[in-house]
Amino acid sequence: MLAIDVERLRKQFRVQKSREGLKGAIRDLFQREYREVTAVNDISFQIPQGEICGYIGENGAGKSTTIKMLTGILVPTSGRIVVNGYVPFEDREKFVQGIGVVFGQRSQLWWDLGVIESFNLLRKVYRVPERDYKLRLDELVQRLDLSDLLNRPVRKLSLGQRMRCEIAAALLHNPSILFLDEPTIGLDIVVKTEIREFLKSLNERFGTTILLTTHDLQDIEALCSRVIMLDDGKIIYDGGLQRLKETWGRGKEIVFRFGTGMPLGELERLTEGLQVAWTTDNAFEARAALPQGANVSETLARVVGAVDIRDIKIEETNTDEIVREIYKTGSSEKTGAAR
Ligand SMILES: Nc1ncnc2c1ncn2[C@@H]1O[C@H](COP(=O)(O)OP(=O)(O)OP(=O)(O)O)[C@@H](O)[C@H]1O
Repeated sequence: MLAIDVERLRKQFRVQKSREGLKGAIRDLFQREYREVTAVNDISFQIPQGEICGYIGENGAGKSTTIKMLTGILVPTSGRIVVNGYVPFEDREKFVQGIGVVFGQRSQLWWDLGVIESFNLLRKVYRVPERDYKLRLDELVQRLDLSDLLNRPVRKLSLGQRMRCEIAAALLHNPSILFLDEPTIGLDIVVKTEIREFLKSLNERFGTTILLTTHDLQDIEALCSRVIMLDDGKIIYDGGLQRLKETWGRGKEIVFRFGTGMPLGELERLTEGLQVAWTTDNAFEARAALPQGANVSETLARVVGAVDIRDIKIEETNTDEIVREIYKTGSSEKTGAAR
């Protein structure tokens, strides 16, 4: 069964226009003008159970709006959504039993209560049987290292501590799908890594389907086998991370440091026929840019065989650069990468 099935999903918002100047403001008082904003523009995708999928895009691309529709908070303007076999905004009560949601910027815990009291309340909201709850809580406390936090009020937790509690809270009722909106935002690298590892093991052990939005491409690298990229309400890429890199990555760059000065012309001659583009700032350092599929080892062999080398570094294009590259190239080439 599919965990998420979305077909031509659309969400438009009606926003008030403001006219300019005093005259405009007065006219606005009597007759408002509206315009339509299309936040999500007829998107379709399917996510099978057990997949971890990254949902990425620039600010305002429509990620949060999609998540809100998938979790039943917003009603779509048109299109079809089925999540876990339910239409989210119609079958709310049954539907929420099967999903967990974490919004990085908003808390589902009660600010002044102790963490454990919040958890107990959530148990009641989700009607989790006492025995299941105990087992699950013990496991989450252990895996997310929460034992010292349980009796503290939520408002006294650090962001990282709170996020670990939020994730536990979202999983107390054992949902089969977890939605995460910016789960690592503002966290330090240690906590980020812990959270990534936890999510990965959750997916491996229970087959939990995970859809996460993030601006942190390390999250994607660490977790996602699939990426859906949104731009201006439309899907511009849907596929594997590897293919994303192959299609849009600019290949590799090898940085050489030389023991004796090397003129650019000499380097170019050495690597003739190998599609290598050389750049250099000074005679003792040069960068060789190789497109995808170029022969890295042959390039290395030719240079190392002929030149006195002090240091070599191979740099691969990272996902951040790839995403920027896609935005830059615009829509004309986007169809080539879309599924
Ligand atoms: N309630 C609303 N009323 C009017 N416009 C809205 C509303 N919610 C979102 N929008 C608009 O819809 C578009 C998509 O917003 P959305 O929050 O889904 O983007 P996002 O990809 O989640 O961005 P971010 O990364 O900044 O969170 C934006 O142009 C936004 O201004």
